[in-house]
Amino acid sequence: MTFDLRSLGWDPYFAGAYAAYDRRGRRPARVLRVDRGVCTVLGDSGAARASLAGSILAAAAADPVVLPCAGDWVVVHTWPDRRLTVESVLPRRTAVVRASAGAASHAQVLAANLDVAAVVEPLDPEPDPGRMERLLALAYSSGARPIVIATKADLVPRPDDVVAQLAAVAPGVPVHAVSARTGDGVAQLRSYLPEGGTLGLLGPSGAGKSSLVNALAGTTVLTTQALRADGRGRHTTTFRTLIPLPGGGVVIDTPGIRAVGMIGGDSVPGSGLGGGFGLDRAFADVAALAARCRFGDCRHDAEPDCGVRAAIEVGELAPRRLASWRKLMREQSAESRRRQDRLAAEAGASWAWVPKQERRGRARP
Ligand SMILES: Nc1nc2c(ncn2[C@@H]2O[C@H](COP(=O)(O)OP(=O)(O)OP(=O)(O)O)[C@@H](O)[C@H]2O)c(=O)[nH]1
Ligand SMILES: [Zn+2]
Repeated sequence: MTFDLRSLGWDPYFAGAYAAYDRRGRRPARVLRVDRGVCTVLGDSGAARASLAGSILAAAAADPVVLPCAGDWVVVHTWPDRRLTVESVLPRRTAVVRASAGAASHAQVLAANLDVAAVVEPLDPEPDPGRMERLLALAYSSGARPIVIATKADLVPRPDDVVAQLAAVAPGVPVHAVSARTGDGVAQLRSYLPEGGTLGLLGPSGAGKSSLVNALAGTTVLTTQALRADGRGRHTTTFRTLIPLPGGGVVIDTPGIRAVGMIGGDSVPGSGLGGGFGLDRAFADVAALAARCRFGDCRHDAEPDCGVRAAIEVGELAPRRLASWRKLMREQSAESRRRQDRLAAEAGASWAWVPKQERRGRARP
């Protein structure tokens, strides 16, 4: 089977980046999934498995963000014995990056090169606004266009009412109610999947992401599993997976996101996108009200003439919006501090390798 790379999202942006790597034995391909360091990639001659080149592994030791993930465009090297290695990851246009768990404060890429980042929230059991706000900030900071997909619409009597409530925690973001079971609303999502377009699904485990992918594909490409009554053993989609759809466009299903740490700094290096950018966009209502505050750096706490608190008093803004914004801001600043500490510690550690005589006269980084 041969694939037209353009139907997978290949375009002049990636072709331009690839030109620097274009040599004998090299081909571009898109990463479908990554399994314990082995990538399944799809190129113009079909799908294949490729291991990671030593240069990528070495770079990943310092910063795991450089590891390929689903959606990445990579340079694949075919060796004379026909083995394949992923040699380079082409610059990402967008990336969903979360702070990984643990004290080291490294970031982790969940999916790359999305055009649309969908926050997937089930209508049943009740949607969780706090989770949606967090995922929306993540979606915005990826650089992709955010939307909300409210799943399992068949399980609630008046999905439109709930959608209206969800719209309040997602200002300016389209909210679509869908049912994978009945197919309602699925056709409308196709407008986000033009030829070569990439739609990523971000949501908790059990939100119905795999079912939605199957509904979009019109066939069963992912296995879904009924939730166990005790709520355990529900992690079915273990690896982030990119699925090319028959009608053009690709979907990336990420595994159920249990904890998404906010990151500070840039999520797509050099892009200016990042945690702060995402929070400002996801809380555009708070940001707009903040323009009325007397102080530019108002924390909407005890400052006089605070536009945000005034809006809450007259019922213009729900108090929980300010509380959510505060919580995510705090988390993001804490992460930024941890990251700064880590970078400082790493700079100190690498300094130790520089011979003494060379250190003299060199400014510390
Ligand atoms: N009634 C109804 N049930 C649905 C719908 N979509 C999914 N489900 C059910 O919800 C459960 C979870 O669906 P999945 O598609 O596996 O959820 P997921 O988000 O992929 O979950 P992970 O793979 O754990 O990330 C399954 O029992 C599905 O049958 C829907 O539209 N209506
Ligand atoms: Zn204020």
